[in-house]
Amino acid sequence: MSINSTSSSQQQFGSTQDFMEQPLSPLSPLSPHTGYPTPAAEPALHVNQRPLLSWRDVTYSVKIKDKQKASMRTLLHGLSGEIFPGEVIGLLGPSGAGKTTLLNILAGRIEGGVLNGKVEFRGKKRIPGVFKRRVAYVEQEDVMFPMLTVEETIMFAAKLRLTEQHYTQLQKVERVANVMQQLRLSHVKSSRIGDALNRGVSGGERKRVSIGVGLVTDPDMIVLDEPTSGLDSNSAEMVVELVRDITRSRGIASVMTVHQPNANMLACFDRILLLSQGHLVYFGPTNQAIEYFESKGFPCPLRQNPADFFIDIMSLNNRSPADLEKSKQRIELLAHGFNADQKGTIGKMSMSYGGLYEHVFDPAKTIAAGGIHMASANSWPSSSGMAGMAAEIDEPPPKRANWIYEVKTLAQRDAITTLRHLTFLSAVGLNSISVLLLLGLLFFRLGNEIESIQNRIGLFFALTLNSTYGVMSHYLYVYYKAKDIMLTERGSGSYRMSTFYIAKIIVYLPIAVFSSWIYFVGIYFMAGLQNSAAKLFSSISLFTVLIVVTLAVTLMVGSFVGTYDLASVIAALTVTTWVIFGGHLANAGDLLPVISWMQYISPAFYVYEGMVRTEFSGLSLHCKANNGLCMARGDDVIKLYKLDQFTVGQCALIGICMAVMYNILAYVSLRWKAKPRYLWI
Ligand SMILES: Nc1ncnc2c1ncn2[C@@H]1O[C@H](COP(=O)(O)OP(=O)(O)OP(=O)(O)O)[C@@H](O)[C@H]1O
Repeated sequence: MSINSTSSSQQQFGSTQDFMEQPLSPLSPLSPHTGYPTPAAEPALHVNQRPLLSWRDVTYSVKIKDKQKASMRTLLHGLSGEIFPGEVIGLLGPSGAGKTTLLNILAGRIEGGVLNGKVEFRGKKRIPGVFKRRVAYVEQEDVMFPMLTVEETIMFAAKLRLTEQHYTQLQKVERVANVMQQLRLSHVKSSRIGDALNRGVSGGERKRVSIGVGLVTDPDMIVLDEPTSGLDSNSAEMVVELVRDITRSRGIASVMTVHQPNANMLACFDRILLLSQGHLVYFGPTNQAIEYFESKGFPCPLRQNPADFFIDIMSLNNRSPADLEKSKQRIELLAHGFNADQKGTIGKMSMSYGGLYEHVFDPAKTIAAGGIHMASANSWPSSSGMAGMAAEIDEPPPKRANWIYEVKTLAQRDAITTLRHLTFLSAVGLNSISVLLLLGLLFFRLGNEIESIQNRIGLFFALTLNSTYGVMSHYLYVYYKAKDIMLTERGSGSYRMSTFYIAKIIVYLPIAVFSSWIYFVGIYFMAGLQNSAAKLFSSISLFTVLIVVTLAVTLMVGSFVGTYDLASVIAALTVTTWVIFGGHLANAGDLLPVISWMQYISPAFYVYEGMVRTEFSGLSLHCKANNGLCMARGDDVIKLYKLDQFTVGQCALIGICMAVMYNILAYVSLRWKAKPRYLWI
């Protein structure tokens, strides 16, 4: 690209001249209308193909509260259009024009508000279960596990979304390799994704991995929200060009919103859809847009980046009331002008796009032109038939992966991400060692003197308190991280909610239990509690029940509460309440009836009572001479503290029942809160 302009904006984004000077590929003839090159290679169109996606009179409004008055604000005003297989659509407009809103409606990802109009997929009303698995949605934020490598990230997406009935493991491996090759990621396949704290792949590579995750399922359409945001101009160009090439080579369609595309990026779009204030200002071939606006009395200065020019004339000018009024009138004129033209020339161009490119789809030609070298069509087993062509047949919703296989895959992914999470593992390990040393030394060799009663009780209280706080604080954080990714993946129907939840239990529970056992057993012997295998077993079982219930409550809070910040406050409050009513701070039998019921919903109460009973039953205490308060039998201590309401077995059983109940509540909350509530028209 030659940069002729001296202005920084032109240097960064290219100019009209650059746009006109795009190198011609064998499939880039000059447009008969403008003399400009047809952007890049011609799209792989089937002449009389019906649109992949079409929308008519789409209007979207949301409720807004202005001071005390609630009113409806219309964000999109009766938009219509369609997308054909093989074409790349760029959605452009000033900030707040409604680009993301339209993109979400087309992708079936809009929530809330009032949506009217009609959207059809292959000429029929969209079936959510089918549609969301046919469309890859690449969000602006790359939500992925930072601990996984590039290859693992795409491989897990393949494992979860390609059923084992239709794809062998080898086919999945081949497909992942193909996607990495297409997206030029093979050289970083073993690098971790990374995040703000852990260095990983570059921003451009991360974005390409996000695209790869969507592509691996062989979708009919890719929808990308700001795929270039935060990227330098080279990486941004590469992303857009790769999407164009893949769109061509596979005969799928792609739609993307891009902020300030430069001339090269603009030339990658077969058509552009220009939005301003929720109105359609232009939807037609990219290389005719300049001419179109010129015909409306808005010529593009020769050395200005066309995209900047389009956005300039569609933006409100707030510099003065007069400028604002003028810009409003201009936008109105453009919107009305385009509406009128839709019935005329531009409308025909837009609505019968296939007619502009009178050639028959030729995979060999397209692959060569796109610069993509897939191994062969056969190495890309497609649910939609031949590689590179969107399916024309109606298919039932794709079958899901086998439930057990899904649990296994998710648990495997969770295990890898958790075990590679060094901060989390260090926190868990440090907690175990510090509790072991602190409590072990504080309650070292308790002996059987009368003072040891208070120490024993204090030890059980400290153990209960520490283990519950520890589990809640550690697992709430990792659960939220995993939930964020699940919410993204669920949008495309990647897996079931039940398998997500069970996988978490499979991975978190052993880590929580084993790390707690380390300090519990150590403290048991350091404190010199009753030296009996049966008592050790009983105490450790009760303690394990507490860990299991705490984890269940953690997941319940994590599932129900939307944000981590609020959840951590609620979790801390829950543990504090448990401990207050745990039987140690207030004598269990002496509470006011109005609040005494609280102890019965506290799992800490049962575990504490069970552990006290286990330790004190059969314990002989040494009374000092002349001590009138002597209790020689541990069983008397149990009675004194009124911790004899339930047997040890009953305490354990109630704890287990609570664990089951809280897990059920956690799962129900997760289903309810994480269920996508998208509007479909
Ligand atoms: N749920 C909502 N409630 C109220 N207003 C909304 C809602 N969603 C979007 N808007 C408003 O609608 C307008 C269009 O939003 P949208 O995000 O689609 O714009 P955009 O063109 O993508 O902007 P940007 O380029 O800045 O991302 C904005 O003014 C936005 O504030």
